This record gives sequence, structure tokens and C-alpha cells, in this order.
Amino acid sequence: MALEAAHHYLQFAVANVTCTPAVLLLIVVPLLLLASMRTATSTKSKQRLPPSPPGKLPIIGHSHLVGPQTHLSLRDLVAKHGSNGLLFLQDGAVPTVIVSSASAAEAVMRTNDHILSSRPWSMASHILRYETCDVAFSPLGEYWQKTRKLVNTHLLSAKKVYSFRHGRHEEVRLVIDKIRKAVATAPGTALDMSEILAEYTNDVVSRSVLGAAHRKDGRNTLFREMTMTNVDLLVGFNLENYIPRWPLADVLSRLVCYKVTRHLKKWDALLEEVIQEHVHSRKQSGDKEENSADFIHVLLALQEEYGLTDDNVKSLLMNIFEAAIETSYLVLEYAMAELMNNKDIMKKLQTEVRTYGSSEGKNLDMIREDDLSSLPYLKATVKESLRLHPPGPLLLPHYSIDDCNIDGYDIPAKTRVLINGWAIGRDPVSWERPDDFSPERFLQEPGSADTQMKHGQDYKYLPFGSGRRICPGANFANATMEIMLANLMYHFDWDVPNGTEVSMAETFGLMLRRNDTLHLIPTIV
Ligand code: HEM
Repeated sequence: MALEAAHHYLQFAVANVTCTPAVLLLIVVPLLLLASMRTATSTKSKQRLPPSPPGKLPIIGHSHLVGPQTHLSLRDLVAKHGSNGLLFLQDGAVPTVIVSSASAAEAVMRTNDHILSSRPWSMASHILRYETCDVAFSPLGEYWQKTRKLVNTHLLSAKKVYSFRHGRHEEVRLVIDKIRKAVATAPGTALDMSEILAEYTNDVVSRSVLGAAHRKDGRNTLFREMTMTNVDLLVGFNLENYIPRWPLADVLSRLVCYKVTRHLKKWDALLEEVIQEHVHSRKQSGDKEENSADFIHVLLALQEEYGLTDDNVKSLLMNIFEAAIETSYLVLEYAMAELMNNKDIMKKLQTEVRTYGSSEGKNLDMIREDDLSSLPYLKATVKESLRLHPPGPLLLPHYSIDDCNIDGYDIPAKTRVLINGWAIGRDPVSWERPDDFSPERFLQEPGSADTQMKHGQDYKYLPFGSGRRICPGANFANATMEIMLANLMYHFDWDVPNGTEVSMAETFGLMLRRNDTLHLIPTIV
């Protein structure tokens, strides 16, 4: 893996700076060797680290043991060499602890949460996020606390999310109308549901951030493209994984991150434009902030109170796009794919939604958010999809700000901690028939709208993480996903072209995604 990464790095570096590979080698190789010597000396301490697999190499450490399907590789390594779901890996220059059981996750995200919930640093992320002034990648500290409070209280509280429901209804209605039209024009034709669902989640998010005019000049699409490019840039090789942070390495990293800097300029121009429009409209409307005001309005209204610079505001906005669009779309796509391969479950779900929609002479034109609490099987289906297919299989990386001890093992300060939520969600110790798609497992009792396992309170189920870094967007995400899935089930029957199974083959990146585009044939009911 590390050799592949080194090759990747050289390609990446050459593509980004006007340096020849030979010059890069001259700079990089001595730094790597120096780093390796430093790592070798630093690991000679008396600490009792969690067990490690054999086969550690100079410079790259254990990285060559981790294959491209990282979540699978790590699960297998922990099963073979770990203890109680804990394993220590030297990933290049980065000491890393892998967490792969519910009990170890609880020790990390509850018992030692105050020590283990900072974030590791990366140059690409630092540059792209206005010198790390977003919420998601800020280290633990005052700035993170302040912005996290703002996000929890003013942007993503249950009340605020509920206030956006009319916008979501409109977006869902647009999708339903689009599918109906396609069926009327060419019955029996397969639609690209991946694209339809990605567009939907993007529109819900950009509407909440930018307001009702989010489609102006194709901005919704532009923000989506910009967000996708973020993923491409951040998934590239990180030099600092191989060379500890010294001033010379920082200079080199900044050079390599030239493309990231260029991309930030684009973000900045776009965000500046939409913010200025909001400043203008706030002046005209006398600074009134309504309950359903979009995120830019809210942030501008609170900017002074929270002491935020313009760059802080932009970074927070970029964070919302990055965190919200892909995640919810992937869950919806996986849910539809699983339902196509489990037709009895789809039938049960359709019966629940349709019976509700037509009971007591209701004959609803669409399912609305106030109806969702009467649809327990729907909620359980979304939860089950999140269990089997968490978009972030390793959550976001955690980082220790001090030494701590788990199960008698030392976790030194400045260790990266990766929690394999994907493996924990499929651990046979915690789950019966863990690989089956079975929403029933989340129902306390048939017919009850209450479903088990509140997010973040049960460490065997971690799609949104837990502890102080738990995803603040779970309300927003669930509202976006549930209302769409309910209406897809309410209005249409679904088939796979040629009656085949949907392939669940997937690839690990910043997020876990299916390899194939999801093509499905809808029929109006
Ligand atoms: C299905 C959808 C989603 C999933 C599965 C998901 C999952 C996650 C996970 C695993 C984390 C990291 C937790 C940790 O470090 O332990 C996270 C963090 C975060 N998420 Fe989400 N997320 C989703 C949707 C959203 C949405 C819709 C938003 C905003 C509108 C959002 C905003 C954030 C933010 C700001 C953080 C960083 C929190 C912090 O570091 O303090 N997420 N999310």
C-alpha cells in the first residue's frame, strides 16, 4: 500500500508543481530516511502499546499490510493480531490505533472522549478549510467548542431542521414529478437513480444553505461539483503521513498542495458572491431573521456574537456542503439497492407506507414529514441501511491530545485513532446474521414507531459516531433520507433491468460507495 502510495504521491506531486521527479526524489527520499530514523528512536519507549502485526518496514511501517479496501483490511488485521478490538499500526510516520469492537469504541468515545476526540492535521485539509477553521477538522479547543455550539443550536437543531420541511417537500415533489413524467414518456425504461438521488440531496442541502434561490445560475450544481473536487483532492497522498511536521516538510507539503490552493480560490469567490447577496438582502429586509432563514442568513446574524471572521463563516459553509451532500445520497442509494435485492422487505415497506397513505380515507398526494413518525418500518429500513453501509466506514479520524490507557494498553499523546464503524456494525459478537439486510432488528415491537438504538448511545451502532464529535447533522440527514424513501415507496413499484440482482461491489475512498450506477425501472401505482 505504501509503495502504491509513494507512486501516487510522485504522480500527484509532478501534476501539481513544476518539479521533475528526480528533483522530488532528491528532496523527498532524504526526508523519508530521516523520518524513519526518528520514528525508530521514538518507538523505543517503555509504553505498552496495543498489539501490532508483524512485518513492520522502515519508512512505511505497517502501511503495506493495508489493502485498498481499507475497512476490510483493518477488520481482518484486528481480528488476527489485535486484542479486544484494539490494534496498533505504524502508518508511515503516523502512530495509529485501530478500534474494531463496540467495547473498545465505548472506551474511546465515552470513557476517554475528552482525550481522544481531537483531529489529526493534514496540509491539504488545512489549506482547503481556510487554515482549519471549520467544525469537523478543528482540533479540540475553544474555537471548536464555539463553532460546534453554534452549529448544534442554530443550524442543525431538531427545531431548525423541522423549519426546513416545506423546502424538502418541494424537492421531493420535483423528484416524484420527474419520475412520473419519465414513466409517462417511456414506460419500462430504466432511470439513473444514482443521479436522481444525488441531485435531490444536493438540492435539499443547497436550498438550506443558500435559500430558495439556490438554483440561480446553476449554483446548486456548481456547489456539488466543487464538493466532489474536495473529495478528489483530499483523498490524495498526504506527505505528512510519511514525514513528521518540520518546517521544511511543511513548505514542501504546501508546494504539493498547489491544486488545493487553486481550488480554495474558486470556493472563496463563489462563497463571497452568495454571502454578499445575503448581506444585501439583509440590509433591505432590516436584518430580520426568520425561523426558516437559510444557513447563510443565520451565520451572518450570529457572526458578531460568536466572533467569527469572514473566513470562519466560509469554512463553516463549506463544511456543511462536504458533510451533508454525499453522505445522505449514498445511504439512499444503498437503501434502494438493498431493497431491490430483498423484494420481500420492499413489499413490506410499501405496504406500510401505502396503507398509511390511504387509511381512513386519507388518500394522501404525498407522504409528508409529520407522517413519518407513523412509519416505523421505514425508519428501521434507513437505520439498517446505515448499519450495513455507513458512508464513512472509519468515521472521521480521532486524535489523542494526551496519554491515556485502554484495557491496560497505553495510547500515547499524538496518536491517530481510527474507529472502524463498518466492522463494528457487522460484528457477529453484537449482531445476529450481521450481513443480512433486516430492518426488523431495529423494531422494539411490531407496530411501534420507536426504534432501538438512539444514535451515539449504543457503541455497536456508530454510523454517526458518538461522544463530543458525534455528527451534528443526524436530524438533517434522517429528515432528508426518510421523506424521499417514503415517497419513492408510496408512488412507485421498482424493478431492476433484466430482472438481475443489483451489484453491491464497492470501493473504499473518503467514503464507501457502490461501484455501479443504480439503474431502476419505476412503475406508477
Ligand atoms: C447519512 C448522513 C450522515 C452520516 C452517516 C454522517 C456521519 C458522520 C460521522 C461518522 C462523523 C464523524 C463522527 C466522529 O468523528 O466520531 C460526522 C461528523 C460531522 N457531520 Fe455528519 N453525517 C451525515 C450527515 C451530515 C449532515 C447532513 C450534516 C450537516 C448538515 C453533517 C455535519 C457534520 C459535521 C459538521 C461533522 C463534524 C462534527 C465535529 O467534528 O464536531 N453530517 N458525520
